[in-house]
Amino acid sequence: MNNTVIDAHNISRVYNPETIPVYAINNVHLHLEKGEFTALVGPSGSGKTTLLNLIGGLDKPDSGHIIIGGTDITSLRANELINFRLHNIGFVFQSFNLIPVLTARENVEFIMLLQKVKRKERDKRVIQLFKQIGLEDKMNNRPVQLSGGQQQRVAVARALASKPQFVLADEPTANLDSAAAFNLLDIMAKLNKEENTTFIFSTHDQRVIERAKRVITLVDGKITADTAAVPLTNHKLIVT
Ligand SMILES: Nc1ncnc2c1ncn2[C@@H]1O[C@H](COP(=O)(O)OP(=O)(O)OP(=O)(O)O)[C@@H](O)[C@H]1O
Repeated sequence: MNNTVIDAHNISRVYNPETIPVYAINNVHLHLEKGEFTALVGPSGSGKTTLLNLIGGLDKPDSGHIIIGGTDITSLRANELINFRLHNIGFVFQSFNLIPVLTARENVEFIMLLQKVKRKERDKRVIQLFKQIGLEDKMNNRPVQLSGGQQQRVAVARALASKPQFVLADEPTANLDSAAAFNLLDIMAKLNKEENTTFIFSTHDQRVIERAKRVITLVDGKITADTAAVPLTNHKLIVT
């Protein structure tokens, strides 16, 4: 069985090619399999967000190909890409990005409405997801009535609602205190272990790196290390 989720070949993204070119991503190869729990690390400006935006289909590379579950997303037209993202990729952002006028439940359900999932199936999935994030009692709260950590857990549920091939998280714990960060990581790790959900997250956060199974290091737009995660006691071995 082919377990490849992401296969990116020779991808580059150059900003300002006409003036002062910035090689944000410089000829990168990346292969990710189903069930990975992978951290993308590197100094500020090393290209982490750019790489996540490329593999999430939010931006296009200037060269190279990105194959997701057998589809070359670099060859899709804009409207095809929107549809592809909707069905295949879940996103979690640093600043949660929940829709403020919707309840937590509606935020999670919204993506299934776009996918035209039938009501019975939506109800079942929403309840299952809120159980998994431990917030069944807060489903009808609006984002403003939730803590940052609770909002980020709802964002994880929303990312999973569409049953994506993988979830991309850009600095998911950056705005969380330690307790909320650990709680979020526990939930993500549990989803990874029990449901084989594939996660790739960019981070500067040692607490997150510590929980990853694989750590990919970017420096100046290039992958300089790609290793199994190192436990905290040896964390000086990780290049960040
Ligand atoms: N829209 C843009 N126009 C021009 N340059 C950009 C643009 N977006 C990013 N860059 C440059 O591309 C490089 C990579 O940026 P990117 O945001 O991907 O890094 P990062 O590793 O995510 O950084 P951080 O950890 O600070 O979030 C940087 O040099 C940045 O200044």
